[in-house]
Amino acid sequence: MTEVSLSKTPNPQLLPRCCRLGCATLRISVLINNQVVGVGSGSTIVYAVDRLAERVRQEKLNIVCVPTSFQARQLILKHGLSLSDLDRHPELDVAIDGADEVDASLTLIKGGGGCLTQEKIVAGCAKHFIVIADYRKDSKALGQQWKKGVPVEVIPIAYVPVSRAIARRFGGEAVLRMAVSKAGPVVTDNSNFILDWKFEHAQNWKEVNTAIKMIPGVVETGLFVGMAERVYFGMEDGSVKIRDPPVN
Ligand SMILES: O=C(CO)[C@H](O)[C@H](O)COP(=O)(O)O
Repeated sequence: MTEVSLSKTPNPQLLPRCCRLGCATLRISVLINNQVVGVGSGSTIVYAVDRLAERVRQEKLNIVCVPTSFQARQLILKHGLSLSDLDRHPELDVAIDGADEVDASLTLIKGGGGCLTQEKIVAGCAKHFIVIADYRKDSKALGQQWKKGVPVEVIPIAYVPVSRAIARRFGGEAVLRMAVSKAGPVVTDNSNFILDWKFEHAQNWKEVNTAIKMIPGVVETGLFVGMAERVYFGMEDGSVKIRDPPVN
């Protein structure tokens, strides 16, 4: 398996900035060469790509990167990494991404940054899906830490019926995500809308994910069930905690 490891940051001066950004100690070391790497989205992944680019430069590694969003694409280009796509590289060796919340079984909520659909596609094409997150994302059960709900990407004309169907069938409320520096809703990289489903209680996330996806107009959900192979949590004290899926 591709080996991915995180260690304490060797530079204490980096710590306050990392803390502010919610990535207290994250420092990724990806021991890979001649591999196709899926690059996730969000603020945490920036640290991983910084490190990856450093390794590529120093060790002259041959890495091809597949982005999960416009942001990831820009990140890859900014670091001078080799950019590809799923047309040319439909099979990835590893995908690395952040998460909004991780429960005890490694079920994830993703999509706080609105990139859930491409993130799930890229992760699904990877032999290994690795998540990096800070300690605040670590949770026993979904909803304990992340209070903004499960993102659901929808075709714009369907957002009202989908919202009603989710609330009727699973409880809670599915709210259209509004943009901050633009009038109107957030529009995803795929030109869709996002509903944030504020659920009321823990559910069978595998079943719920499948059921929501069956509602006409739903593109994808931010529930990543049975996908993550390992999660690295950067802890407040600078250590790194690793979680693997429970053995059934
Ligand atoms: O799913 C995502 C974007 O759609 C991100 O991976 C998730 O929101 C975590 O972001 P951050 O690292 O900024 O906390």
